[in-house]
Amino acid sequence: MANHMNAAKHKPAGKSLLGGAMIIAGTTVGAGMFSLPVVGAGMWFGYSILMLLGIWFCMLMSGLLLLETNLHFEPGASFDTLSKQTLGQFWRIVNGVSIAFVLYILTYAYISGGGSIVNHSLQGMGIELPQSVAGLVFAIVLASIVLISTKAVDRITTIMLGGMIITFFLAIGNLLIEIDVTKLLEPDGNNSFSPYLWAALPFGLASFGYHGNVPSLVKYYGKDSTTIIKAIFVGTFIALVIYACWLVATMGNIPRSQFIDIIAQGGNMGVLVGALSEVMASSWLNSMLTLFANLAVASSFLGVTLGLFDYLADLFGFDDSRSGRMKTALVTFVPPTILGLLFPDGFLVAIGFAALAATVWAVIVPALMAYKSRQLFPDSTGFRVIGGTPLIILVVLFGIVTGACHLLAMANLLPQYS
Ligand SMILES: N[C@@H](Cc1ccccc1)C(=O)O
Repeated sequence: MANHMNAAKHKPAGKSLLGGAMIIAGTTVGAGMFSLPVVGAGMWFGYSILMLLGIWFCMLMSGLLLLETNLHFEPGASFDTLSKQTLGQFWRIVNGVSIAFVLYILTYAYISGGGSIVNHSLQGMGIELPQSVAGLVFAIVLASIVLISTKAVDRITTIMLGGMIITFFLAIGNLLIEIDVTKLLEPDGNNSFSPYLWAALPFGLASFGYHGNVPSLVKYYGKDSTTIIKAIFVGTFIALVIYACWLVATMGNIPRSQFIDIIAQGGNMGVLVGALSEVMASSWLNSMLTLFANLAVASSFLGVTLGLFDYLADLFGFDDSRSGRMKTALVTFVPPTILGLLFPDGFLVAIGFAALAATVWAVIVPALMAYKSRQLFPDSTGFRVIGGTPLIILVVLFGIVTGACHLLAMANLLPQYS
């Protein structure tokens, strides 16, 4: 949702902390959230919460390390400038490729998840469509908004964010009241829990990704480090609380053994929301939950594709005229939409791959850049993340271990709950 801030170049007076925190929370909370209960079913609630806490800390630190580097440069300096100036051409390219990859694969994940949830919603109204067609409808409607203008995206995402907050608390509030503590704390199913943690790590990492917005926050607030630190802290903390509530609501209502069935059906958003719908008492609250899921994935789609749209326009040199925007829209939306038509159920796989690429640009590169910038600007009195080099090493290790877990899980070398 970096679009909220495109215009501001200098430090404007009176920019509220809340605005920045909402931008971070809005980007962070997205489709990744819907993968958490499914990939966390094996280790269940206790370990899932522990994992979220650990990942939240590491992702907060990597965002702050990125901020530390960013503050050595003029507001408006992008990821590209930062990586080139601190780490050189090689890392600049690795970084650029991994960002583009994450944006593309997330767009596909959102089309897959969006198709699944739109389909679930339509079924509720008695309309049957193949899921790939539902994904196509979802992509076309939202892509047209991006095609119209940045301003249209900005307005619509703001409305969606409001809608998400209201529907989340209505639907989840009710699910939270109805939870069954035995389901949560004494789950059924097999007796093995902790081994399933490893395969879930990449999904946790993807769920806490927001790092593309750090340079935008610097552009928005100027070099006001205190406010930016607070915005990142508060924004990611809101996501942590939302995820914790979401895990209580799902795992407190759906028995662990039933997740085997959800996973067997592909673990896509519509299947999970469908399972939750079955336990909800009122059909009105059920609609709220479905509406929330639609809004969550649609707003992430808009935020991510706008970033991809601007990135590709810049890369290919397409201008802002009608035909220029049309060309940009084609390269932005056609490849992921075709993928969505061919593989409508690749949601979980796509989130996993997004995580793999995100370990590079959202975790490892920010840590390396901070390490390098401390050497380049040894006398700087500006903001420095606590923990010195050991913290940097911790963040890099977190990135490497999570990336390795994704690869091992793909090769079927990690225990996965099924
Ligand atoms: N956190 C986002 C995904 C994301 C990853 C990396 C960067 C930006 C966004 C989600 O859950 O959908």
